[in-house]
Amino acid sequence: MQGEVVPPRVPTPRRYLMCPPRYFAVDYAINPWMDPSKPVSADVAVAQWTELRDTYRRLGHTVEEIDPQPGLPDMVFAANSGTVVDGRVLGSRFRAPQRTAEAEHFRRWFLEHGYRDLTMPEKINEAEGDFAWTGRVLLAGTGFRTDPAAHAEAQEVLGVPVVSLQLIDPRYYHLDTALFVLAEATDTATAQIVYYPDAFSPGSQRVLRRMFPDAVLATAADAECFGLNGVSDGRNVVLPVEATDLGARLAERGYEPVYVDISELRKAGGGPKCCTLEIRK
Ligand SMILES: CN(C)C(=N)NCCC[C@H](N)C(=O)O
Repeated sequence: MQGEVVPPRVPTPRRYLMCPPRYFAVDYAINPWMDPSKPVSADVAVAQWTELRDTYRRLGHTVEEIDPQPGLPDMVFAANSGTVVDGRVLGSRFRAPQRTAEAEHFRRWFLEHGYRDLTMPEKINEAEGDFAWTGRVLLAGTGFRTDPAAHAEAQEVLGVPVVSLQLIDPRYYHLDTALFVLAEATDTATAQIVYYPDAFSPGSQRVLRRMFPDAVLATAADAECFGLNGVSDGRNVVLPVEATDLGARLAERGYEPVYVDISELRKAGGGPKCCTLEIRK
């Protein structure tokens, strides 16, 4: 970016739904980051999660909370429980039986909060874990969790164009471990994204290059510390504290990195974005 004019980045206020990790544990392993033989602390997880929530509030965003449920240790990863675009909600259906019951708690939360346009999916769909809204199209990951048929279902239910992307590395089992949107735009060409190319099949890499020629390309080191699990409001980019290299490169492009320690939640395979379901209206 040297010598180039960096455009001013404009934050927009967001509304997030989060779930405190009061019952956090790693009792089972459904992704390569989880090791039930290693100790985890729900207290540390709650402290880190609280810092994340308060960071969003400090940045001027609204955070709603859903009550956690005993026996659902992964419920903290709220992003896997719904996709909301223009007030229309597509619920989730989990691949792992250990997480199945989470979907109903979130369905009820949406109904109790006035979201009448709500559809529960027939196909396996781990929501914003595999869906990323660019402002015009929904980028949709598959390969490990979300069924490819869920992409067509999301297009039909949400009424937005869906672009399928194939994930190929089991460590990056959800799209939100390999890509996030820095700045949305109603025109695809001007939306800004960052992604880790090696997490995608060759064909999907070509799709991403074609759609987002100015994307920030992340390195293996950025991906390994869950740097691609960031949350951007168009200017402020919340990242894991280890992702300083990526943060520095985003700063060169006019973004403001905001670091949080999410190390305890990473033991279950999650980062800032996984804890954060965005409610778009
Ligand atoms: C960033 N990612 C991957 C998420 N969107 N969610 C984290 C889910 C973690 C949970 N143990 C699981 O394996 O489902």
